[in-house]
Amino acid sequence: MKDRILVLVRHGQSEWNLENRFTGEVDVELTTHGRDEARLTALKLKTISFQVAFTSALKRAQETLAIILEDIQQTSIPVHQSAALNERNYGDLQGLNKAETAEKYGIEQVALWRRSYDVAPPGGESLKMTQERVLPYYQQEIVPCLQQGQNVLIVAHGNSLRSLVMALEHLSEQAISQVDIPTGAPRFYHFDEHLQLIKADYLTESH
Ligand SMILES: O=C(O)[C@@H](CO)OP(=O)(O)O
Repeated sequence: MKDRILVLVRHGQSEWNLENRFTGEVDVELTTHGRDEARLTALKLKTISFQVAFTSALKRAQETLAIILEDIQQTSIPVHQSAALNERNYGDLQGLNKAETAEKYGIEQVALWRRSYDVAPPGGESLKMTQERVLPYYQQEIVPCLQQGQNVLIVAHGNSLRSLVMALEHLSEQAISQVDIPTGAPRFYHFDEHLQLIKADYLTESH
């Protein structure tokens, strides 16, 4: 049996990333720069043949995926969309400016809301709560594809992907609090036929 590849991609810059606002479940558009980031990502993926792709119910991730599939000429593969892969619900913070929120509540409190494992922002989801919907979806819908030997592309969000990276790489609560998923830099996992992880890395164009 052949090895199989899982690639995780964070959507390109959105309108609210640009404005430095908490976004969460708000369905904002990509910026022009975000679309360029998707094209840059596609350049890094063009040598991989995917059999299936997964994305969230939010258009910034869906459009990023559509641009990538178009550019790598793989638009005919099945695409599954699910709210299970949505960005964490940022609750009462959604729409607020991140810098102003840090001034109001303090940098440490805002850092806990943004990067801790189990501190939920007011009215929203912690990373742990996000993981409790992402991991069952991953196990039920994505792992079977990998088991069948398929190469899988997931385009989702900073925090829904952090929750998955934590599980895939067996990171501690402390370690995941230091992890930020960059845009335009796909995370690449190479599994053997028993789904043992052989290698995890960020892809470069020369890959
Ligand atoms: O606003 C958001 O939804 C996310 C991702 O942009 O922000 P953060 O960097 O706090 O995870």
